Amino acid sequence: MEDQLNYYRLARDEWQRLRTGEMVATLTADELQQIQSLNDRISLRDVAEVYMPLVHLLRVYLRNHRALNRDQTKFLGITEQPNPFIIGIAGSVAVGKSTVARLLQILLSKLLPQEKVQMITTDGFLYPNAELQRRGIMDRKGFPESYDMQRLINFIDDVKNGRPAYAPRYSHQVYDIVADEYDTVASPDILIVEGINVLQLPSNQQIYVSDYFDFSLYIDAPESLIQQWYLERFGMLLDTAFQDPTNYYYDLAQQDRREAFAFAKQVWQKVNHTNLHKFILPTRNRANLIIRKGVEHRVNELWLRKT
Ligand SMILES: Nc1ncnc2c1ncn2[C@@H]1O[C@H](COP(=O)(O)OP(=O)(O)O)[C@@H](O)[C@H]1O
Ligand SMILES: CC(C)(COP(=O)(O)O)[C@@H](O)C(=O)NCCC(=O)O
Repeated sequence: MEDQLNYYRLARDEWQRLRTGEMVATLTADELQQIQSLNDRISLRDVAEVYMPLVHLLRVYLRNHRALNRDQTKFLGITEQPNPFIIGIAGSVAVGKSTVARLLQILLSKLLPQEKVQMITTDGFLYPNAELQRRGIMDRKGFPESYDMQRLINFIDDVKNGRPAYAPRYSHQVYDIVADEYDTVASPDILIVEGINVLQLPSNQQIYVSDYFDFSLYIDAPESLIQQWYLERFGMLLDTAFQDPTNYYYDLAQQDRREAFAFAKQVWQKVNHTNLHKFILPTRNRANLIIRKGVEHRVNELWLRKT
């Protein structure tokens, strides 16, 4: 293990030794099936060797969070209130944030069956396309100004304070907010908040989304690979759009495939590449844990921030 800046830097084989045999054995065939149906390309080896030790670490933070909450309320002489444990997951567009978020939701629910684990993505807090157009920032989707950050902060504040909260829904297929559809978050014990912007410091708010986090992750990878994953996902979106005129990608799906991919590469370069370097990567060192992936999403290295 190397000491680096404010982090312990662990190679994958050092990290995987931290798992306990008992945890690996507890995943049943059904649960493995649930993970494979989430994404059949997820390596089960990574699940056992990387993500299970991560759940173990999250349990340590959760225990400490609860002990501190108990002691603080005792100090204040007030009744202990539910205080959900909030996990943030940041990283580039298409680096695999939502896949890790959903995987952690399955693993945490399995290993801590008494806990209610919910998950949201901040995509739902993007302004609808009509509003992005009105503001002249349609080509800046995903940049800080394209999100209703105040609404996101209010949402998380509601969750933290035990009020039911409603997250608007974004559809990658429609490429827009879906009107009048919400995900309800009500009294979770653990909430996972995933999005490119969750570690950003907004310029005009007094508090940040990350002020509410009890643990944060940044998923990292070389940009050439992230771009490749973005293009693979684009290919899958094209495949599902082919026969659906309501799909944003329908027209592109009718075109010559090479032209469609040339378009997606341009979007990557103009929008997502710029966003990554200007606004997302600079937030990496705010995370408690940085997970570095390589080819085929294999996790190679983990950086754990010192306490
Ligand atoms: N661990 C993984 N193993 C295999 N494929 C993955 C993994 N993580 C993500 N992917 C794939 O990479 C693409 C981007 O992942 P996604 O979770 O949608 O990223 P994000 O939420 O960061 O935009 C998707 O096509 C997804 O299926
Ligand atoms: C909606 C998003 C900002 C969110 O990113 P995600 O992390 O969900 O992939 C992104 O997928 C996006 O649409 N970016 C704008 C440019 C583009 O069409 O890729």
